Amino acid sequence: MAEVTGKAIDWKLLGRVMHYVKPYRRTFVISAFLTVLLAVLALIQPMLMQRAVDNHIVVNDYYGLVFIVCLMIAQLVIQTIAQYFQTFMTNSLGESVIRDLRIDIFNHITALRLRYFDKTPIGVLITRTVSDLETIADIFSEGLISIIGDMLLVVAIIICMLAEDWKLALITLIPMPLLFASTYIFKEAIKSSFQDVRTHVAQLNTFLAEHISGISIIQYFAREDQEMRKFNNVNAKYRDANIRSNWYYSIFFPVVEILFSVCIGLLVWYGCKRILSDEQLSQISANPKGITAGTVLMFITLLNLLFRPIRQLADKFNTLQMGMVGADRIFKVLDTDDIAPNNGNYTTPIKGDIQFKDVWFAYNDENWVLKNINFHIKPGETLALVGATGAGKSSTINILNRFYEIGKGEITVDGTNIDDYEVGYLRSRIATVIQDVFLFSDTIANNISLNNPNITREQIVAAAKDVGAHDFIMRLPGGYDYNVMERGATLSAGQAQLISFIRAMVYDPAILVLDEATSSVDTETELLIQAAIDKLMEGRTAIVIAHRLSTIQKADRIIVLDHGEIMESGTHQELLRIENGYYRKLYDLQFNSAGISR
Ligand SMILES: Nc1ncnc2c1ncn2[C@@H]1O[C@H](COP(=O)(O)OP(=O)(O)OP(=O)(O)O)[C@@H](O)[C@H]1O
Repeated sequence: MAEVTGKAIDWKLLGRVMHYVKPYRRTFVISAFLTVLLAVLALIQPMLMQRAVDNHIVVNDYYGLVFIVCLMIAQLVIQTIAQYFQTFMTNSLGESVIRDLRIDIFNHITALRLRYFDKTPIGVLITRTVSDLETIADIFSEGLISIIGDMLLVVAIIICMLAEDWKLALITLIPMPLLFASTYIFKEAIKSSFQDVRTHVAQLNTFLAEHISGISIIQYFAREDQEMRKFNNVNAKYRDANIRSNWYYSIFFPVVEILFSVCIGLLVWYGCKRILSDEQLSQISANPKGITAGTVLMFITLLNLLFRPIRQLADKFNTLQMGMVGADRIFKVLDTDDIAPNNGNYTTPIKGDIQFKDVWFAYNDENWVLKNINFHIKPGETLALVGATGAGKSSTINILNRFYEIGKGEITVDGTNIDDYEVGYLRSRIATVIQDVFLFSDTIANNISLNNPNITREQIVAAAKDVGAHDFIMRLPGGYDYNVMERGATLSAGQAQLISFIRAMVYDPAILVLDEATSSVDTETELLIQAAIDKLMEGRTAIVIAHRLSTIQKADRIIVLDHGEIMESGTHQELLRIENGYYRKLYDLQFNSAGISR
């Protein structure tokens, strides 16, 4: 997790963020200009006030006063318009930058290898792409540009005060070092509490993402109360982190108010004292220059103007710093180079000859999950993988798809090492149907084509007819335009399976990889699924993680895996003949008890 660095601004990181500003250079420059303009405009009001009092009110010059009031109104109008454009532009700049960053991060996440997701909770990635990105938008809307504007304003006010009357300015500003010190202490204190808040947001997101995805498990096992208690705990930590940061605010703001009052007190005391003594002096020496009521009024307005940004400066620095933390986290994801290497460029038509030569594979280090795997399937043949849970069946299909790299050996398709194929092309020729069908909250048609514009509605319907699912789809309200809602919750498991078969069919792959579902469905759907599987496998090389006896019996070859090793290999009849063989035992356990004849 990214740490808040000691530095107020990490320039290198800021440079990377600014890289995203490049396309919006004009907006940035105009925003910066408007910020400076606003600082200058803010100074005009107190000056006009001074002129109004000293030059017109005191001498009863009504028309002069009206003129100043008109100037004040004009200044206010210009300031309001400038403020509108500045707010609008800085916000839209921030939003445009994070939109681009979000595109980059989504693009990058979708290219990452599956093993990255094995280690990274989904909630963390959601936090990166949503709330961490928002903090970057704040760099522009509330951070960088407005800090520059505020600082400019503070410096300009102090210069203005000193130029008007340096003695009055110095006395009025006596509490300033104290103010800067307390601002610094506040900024430091709130920095760590902000980081806590971000950490707990990520935890809350992770918890919610997992629990909403797994809601059915919670309800099946009636774990609502226990999970609620866990949620309360995560929620309370988030609340505590927020309360801690609010607590610092509740101390800081009264301190600033006290210091402001002290400044005003000093100003009134010393200013009025000087007005009186300057009046006496001017009576003696006819000295026209001295402190006037207008000067004191101007100083009061300037002090108000000075304290407003200072009150917010610590906050804005933190906003900037949190934006930096967000940027750091996001760039860490963007810098993750756990992307499947795509060195190969072969896109030659694939017939479907698959060979595993002495293949060894481990997810981590040398904890071999597959050991010395050898097999050869000719185009059009079907290989059934059987074995106990954890034997390595899914891993075999994962490495064929190049989701993970093998440790030793070689996998070839049509005699060419799979690494030499362009990875997207290779995967487009291998249709993989997994047990847990994932459906997006979209129409049936889009779930089948996966929004591939090259797949026409006619092709979708033809594929659906092929696998025998057309009738059931047509019975749904809206047919192919029926919205399946999130994760296909509105379809039965069998129907979702059929959709996934059409998805595979429509891509017309050379190789079919199928993890047969174990969930039982009604007899009618079961028959539909069996027919669909037969249709899918027709004329294609197929590797099936087989659970159905019918599929196993039809396979040209069965490989029995155990603890990542091939224990037996042959046809159904050949394997059954091996006395005390693994397959024989598996068969007796899984199928024969149901009284099915060999
Ligand atoms: N992403 C992963 N990271 C680390 N280890 C994994 C991962 N996926 C699977 N494994 C491990 O690899 C081994 C083989 O798992 P695999 O999923 O290939 O088995 P399987 O035969 O398909 O089992 P099942 O029939 O239960 O799906 C298991 O010991 C499992 O714990």
